Amino acid sequence: MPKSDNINRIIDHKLFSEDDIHNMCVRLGKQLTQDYAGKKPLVVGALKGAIFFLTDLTRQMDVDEEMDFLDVSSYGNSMKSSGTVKLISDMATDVKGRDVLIVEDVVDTGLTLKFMKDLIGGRGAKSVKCCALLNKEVNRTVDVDVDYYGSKVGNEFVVGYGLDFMNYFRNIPYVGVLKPEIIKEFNNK
Ligand SMILES: O=P(O)(O)OC[C@H]1O[C@H](OP(=O)(O)OP(=O)(O)O)[C@H](O)[C@@H]1O
Ligand code: HPA
Ligand SMILES: [Mg+2]
Repeated sequence: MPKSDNINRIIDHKLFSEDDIHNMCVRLGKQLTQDYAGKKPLVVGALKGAIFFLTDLTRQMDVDEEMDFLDVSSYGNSMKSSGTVKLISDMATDVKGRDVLIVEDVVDTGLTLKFMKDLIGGRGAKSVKCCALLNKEVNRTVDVDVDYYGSKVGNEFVVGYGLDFMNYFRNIPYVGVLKPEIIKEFNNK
């Protein structure tokens, strides 16, 4: 865990504490346990942002699940979506006939989720749903359902708990907003 004086240098304010996140995982885990009862879902984590949420969420799900990962990227080192989603690395599992649950850290414009839902749906999955920690609905540019989410979030760039800025700060244990001077500092490097 990063030292708190280092986090204080970086984070302007906390949006969701470790307890808030834990409570979201418990609530969502219960709901998913009910909704996937008797099924053997394939949980697909969207690398890299979803790693922490996926590990906490799945441990709250009492279902026989399988796990795989898609590495997709559309932001690179920017705070704005490039508008195109790149498939960096595909998953190995055959999704044909499977109930697939995509796990995401945040759905923002919706482009990444739509890309993954279309890809998996096009390969013949029986169902494709998404559970995201955060739903930045106000910024949506495409029509895509976020079937389950921990919380809505406003139009601000968030970091921590898997969410990055220029690939940094994923290991901050909670979700917060960066100080503007840190953004400037990193952009000038
Ligand atoms: O709804 P959207 O506007 O598409 O944005 C959401 C996506 O963007 C981020 O991923 P990013 O491309 O930064 O890759 P990463 O997960 O490896 O950080 C985030 O983790 C989501 O996957
Ligand atoms: O707010 C965000 N933070 C980090 N990564 C993101 N990708 C889309 N939106 C965000
Ligand atoms: Mg991502």
